[in-house]
Amino acid sequence: MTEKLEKMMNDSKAMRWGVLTLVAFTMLCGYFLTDVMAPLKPMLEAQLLWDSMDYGIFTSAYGWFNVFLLMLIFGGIILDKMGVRFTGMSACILMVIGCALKYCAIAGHITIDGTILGMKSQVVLAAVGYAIFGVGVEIAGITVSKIIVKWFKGKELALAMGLEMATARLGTMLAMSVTIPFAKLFGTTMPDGSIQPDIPAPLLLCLVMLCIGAVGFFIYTFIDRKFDEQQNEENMEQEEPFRAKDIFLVIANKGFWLIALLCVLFYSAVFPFLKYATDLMVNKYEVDASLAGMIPALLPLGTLFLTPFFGNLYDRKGKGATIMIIGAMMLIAVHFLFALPLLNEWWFATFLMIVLGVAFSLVPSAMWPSVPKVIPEKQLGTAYALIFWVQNWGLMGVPALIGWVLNTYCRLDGEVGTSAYDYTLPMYIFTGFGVAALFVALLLKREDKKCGYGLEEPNIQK
Ligand SMILES: NCCCC[C@H](N)C(=O)NCC(=O)O
Repeated sequence: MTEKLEKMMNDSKAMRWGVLTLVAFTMLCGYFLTDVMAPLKPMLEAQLLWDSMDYGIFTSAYGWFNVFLLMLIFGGIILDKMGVRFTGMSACILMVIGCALKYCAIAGHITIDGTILGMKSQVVLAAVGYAIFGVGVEIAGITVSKIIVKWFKGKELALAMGLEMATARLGTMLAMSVTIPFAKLFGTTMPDGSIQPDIPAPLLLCLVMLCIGAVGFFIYTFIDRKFDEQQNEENMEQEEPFRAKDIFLVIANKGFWLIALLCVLFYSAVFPFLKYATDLMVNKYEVDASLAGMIPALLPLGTLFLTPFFGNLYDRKGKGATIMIIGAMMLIAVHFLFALPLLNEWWFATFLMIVLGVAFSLVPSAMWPSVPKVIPEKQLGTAYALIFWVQNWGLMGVPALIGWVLNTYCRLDGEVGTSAYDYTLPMYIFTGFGVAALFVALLLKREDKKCGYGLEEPNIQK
């Protein structure tokens, strides 16, 4: 017994980091598809005759089912009731189905004549695929968070979460940097010698990767079963079963709401921004469309190293609430400088993107590992799901808002099918989200002092 207690599966470094590698790879594949359309925006307008509103609607579809059908909340409850194996595999299957539909719509393998509810049918079909995928990738996200808590609690929790996010962001980086070259590789050479990119090709690549990611998660389910058996054998304290009243306990917690609010405000200024960042580079900084994705790709690149770095710092030194405040301040500065009519040079945009990468490392590295300090473990699935649900309002609403603002107020030439926009107003909107996020981060620090969540304390128990 003593011998066994000393060596649980998660006591083995190789085992717990190996588990992390498997599940983080699944998330990498999910993040790749999430952002793969962003660098293609100018091509969608030129080849498929989409406009910014079409793109905004399509992008907002990510949150449709999560928000309106409460899929994320059901996902969280299913996660707490059925466990990580069933929920994670279901999420992987949803991601694959959603991606397949999106690919078929964009490639023209499935077509419906005319419009649906006044929208181009291709946009609607692709959007429905993206909405199904959105359910899958979000539920996969909460499942993976719970898996990390299961394996790393009392150990390098924030570092592990940071590394998982860093790996996932590698997917975003690939989406930004590889998409256009890949689409060109399979493109058509035009009579004037130029290459017309093949828009569906990167989506097909995502589909293949998602299938591989699902296999990775399938392998994890066997390891997870063994770990559960070992915990049962050891008579380790078992989690109490989930009860419906747990939802009320979570939403009655003020700390939970502050984290959820910070999450929606901060992420509304980052992920939706990324969807338009390539277009911003083309329109404001006059970067060539085929290279413009490289600058936003720097954002996830920076987070690769910095999220685990700040996570490790939080594990060892604490200061979680302060880290979130600094991140929100940097976010405001960057978006404000993007909005101002100064230094319209590619190098300045690159510099701002790198700083945004630092901000985007600081806040997530402290925010996600702070949730288990505010919410008990048995309610964690529900808590993460509720936070993601609140966040999805932003991930859904903000891209549509920005698409509408661009189409209505920012067109420079007044023509549909061309991409000439003034991004000043959208960038002020993103700055506004940053200001609100800072305000909430300050409230969170005050609440932490009052309630003693321990957000400023290290995670590693000595
Ligand atoms: N581009 C993927 C969006 C995933 C959103 C997810 N709800 C989330 O916030 N994950 C944590 C993160 O920082 O990526």
